[in-house]
Amino acid sequence: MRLAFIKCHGSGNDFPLVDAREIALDDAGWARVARALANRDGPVGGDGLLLLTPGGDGHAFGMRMFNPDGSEAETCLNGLRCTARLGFETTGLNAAQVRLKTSSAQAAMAEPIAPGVTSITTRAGPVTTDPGAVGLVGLAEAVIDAAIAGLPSERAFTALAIANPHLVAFVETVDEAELVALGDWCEAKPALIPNRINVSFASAGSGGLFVRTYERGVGLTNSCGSAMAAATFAAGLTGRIAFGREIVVRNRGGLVRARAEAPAAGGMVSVTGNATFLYDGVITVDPDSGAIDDLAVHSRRPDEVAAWAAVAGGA
Ligand SMILES: N[C@@H](CCC[C@H](N)C(=O)O)C(=O)O
Repeated sequence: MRLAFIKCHGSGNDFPLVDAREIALDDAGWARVARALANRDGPVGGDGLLLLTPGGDGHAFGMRMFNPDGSEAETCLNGLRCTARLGFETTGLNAAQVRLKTSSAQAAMAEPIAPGVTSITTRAGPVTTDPGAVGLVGLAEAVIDAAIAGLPSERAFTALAIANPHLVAFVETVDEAELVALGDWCEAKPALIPNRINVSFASAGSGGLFVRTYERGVGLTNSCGSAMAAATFAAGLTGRIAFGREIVVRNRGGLVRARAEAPAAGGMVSVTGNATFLYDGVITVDPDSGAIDDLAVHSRRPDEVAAWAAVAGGA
């Protein structure tokens, strides 16, 4: 099949994005397409594959997200901004309820976070610390700023889901080698976390947070939107940053603004950030084998790239 896509990024978390509303392909086929298109050694590359999907049941449209290993995630909040932008461009809306794999989220066009940067606010949740929802096996109690027996780390973690699962540890300094070792351990589907989990180290400062994430199904990425949302909520739960306060969350790819509501106020998290389109492409994909060929790139968007570079350079 000839597949049209947009190469996009949210905070440096980059993806091929496909308008899949009229494409009939089963889940195994999309998983093969994700592995092929997101392959960093291939002609496109990315931190996963985003699909704009049909809405229904009060949703204007939907989003599905496949990691580069072909697994499907419950959500992807950097990707949601990009998918919502395409949804808005194709429907003429500027705000919508978006159907996700296991939940739904709000998305709305926002004031640009910097000149020339198309920006979107998403509101997702409620966040839960239920160990079952997080996928921690054998734990009855929520893990909030506590060591986890059986995890090869003595750090204090907060375990939460939004709807995808996250472990967040607050650290003085982010040690990437330590993060990668722990992320790799989680990727091996240990009995404690058989569904695997996204792992983040976050440092809190006066202006907000810096978050570095080892993503499930990916590895280290420039940023992870759901991890930034989870870290903001965890900072509220642990008293590091007041619930209800909008903060800046920095990452390797740039920054977003985030605000977590207290559990009693609903437990939702709002994130405002960029939805940058880099170029449009068309590629031939064999969904049975995952073979790809004949990439044609058109409609490069140098103005958007430059506008984001000014933000990321100063982050
Ligand atoms: N990068 C995403 C999260 C993508 C899914 C994640 N790897 C998972 O498997 O849960 C984001 O911006 O939220």
